[in-house]
Amino acid sequence: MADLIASENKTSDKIPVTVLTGYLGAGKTTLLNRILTEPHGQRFAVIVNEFGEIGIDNDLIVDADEEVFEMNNGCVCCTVRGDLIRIIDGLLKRKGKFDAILVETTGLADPAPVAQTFFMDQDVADKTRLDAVVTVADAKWLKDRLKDAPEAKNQIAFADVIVLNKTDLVTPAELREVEMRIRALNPYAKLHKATRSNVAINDVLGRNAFDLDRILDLEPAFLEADEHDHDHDHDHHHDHDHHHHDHEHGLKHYHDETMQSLSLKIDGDVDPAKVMPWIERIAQSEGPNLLRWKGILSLKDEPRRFVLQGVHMIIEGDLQREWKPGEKRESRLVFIGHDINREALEKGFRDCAA
Ligand SMILES: Nc1nc2c(ncn2[C@@H]2O[C@H](COP(=O)(O)OP(=O)(O)OP(=O)(O)O)[C@@H](O)[C@H]2O)c(=O)[nH]1
Repeated sequence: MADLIASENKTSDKIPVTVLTGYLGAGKTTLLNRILTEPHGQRFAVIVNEFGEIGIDNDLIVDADEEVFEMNNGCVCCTVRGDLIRIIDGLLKRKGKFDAILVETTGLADPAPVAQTFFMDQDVADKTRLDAVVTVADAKWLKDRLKDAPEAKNQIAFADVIVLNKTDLVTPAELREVEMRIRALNPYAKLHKATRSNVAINDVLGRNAFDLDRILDLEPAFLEADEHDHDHDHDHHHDHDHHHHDHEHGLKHYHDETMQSLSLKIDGDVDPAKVMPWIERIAQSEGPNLLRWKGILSLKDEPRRFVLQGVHMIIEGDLQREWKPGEKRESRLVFIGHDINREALEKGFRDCAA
């Protein structure tokens, strides 16, 4: 009995980890920012996966007190154990400064290898506990991604909690349909409908919901080390030739071979009278191919940074914080998608320079 109590205490001493996943543009960062700005009284360490070649994502996470650590981009299933373990090891050495860890993965990540880290690495497993895999699902686009993006399917199947987001963009009938599809893949997860990821913080954190038995049903080899080797070129993010590699799991770990990314940068201002109509135009012409795009623009004569967000042809933009004194004013855009029209986008953006 004493032993049992001791070991229970030990479990509760472990730092809870929440893994936030969900396909490109689903609303993960929106959820993360919501969590970080709520008066929860907790201190979080936040680990994020970079999007594209230039660090736009990190810039878009609210300036909270939390520290944000970046994982390198690349094949998540390969870099995760190295990168994630390295960051968490570093964090654990400074234990006491935070209460929980939040990991936001890229939209293209398969959650299995991320979750595996918390069981496979002894140090990490001793000191942390995977509280839940929280998957944000895009009510508007998920249906399409379940057809063409196996990552999206795995993210749903793996979830302990699903935030069915962007309910404002669909009709009640479409919402029912996407919910049915989610349920067919994962009848177990708690599902919360949301707009702007507006779920109660207690619905996503402190759930104690990760269920190893269920995951072992799904992936019998989840706890077996898989020293797979496949040749990725980590210098070229989404653009490189990925092999579909089928680890010894029930779920295929898959990389989309045709996924591309393009990063553009102008050293300085863009002309709002040119760039705004151009953005509208490419939303229409390139939108179908653009799974995700975002940018931070330095508009001429504007003291604030203009932040652009796109998912296919749906775009949003707003002026956010001011450029800081000494901060280099530059304009950046990142695109992820299929058949990206590189030359046209490069030229079009260049022509918007002020
Ligand atoms: N209409 C609508 N837009 C939303 C909602 N939630 C998020 N968005 C917008 O969708 C876009 C993507 O949201 P993010 O939170 O950045 O999505 P993400 O999953 O972090 O995207 P990645 O960077 O691809 O990982 C942004 O423009 C958001 O403002 C929603 O409920 N309704």
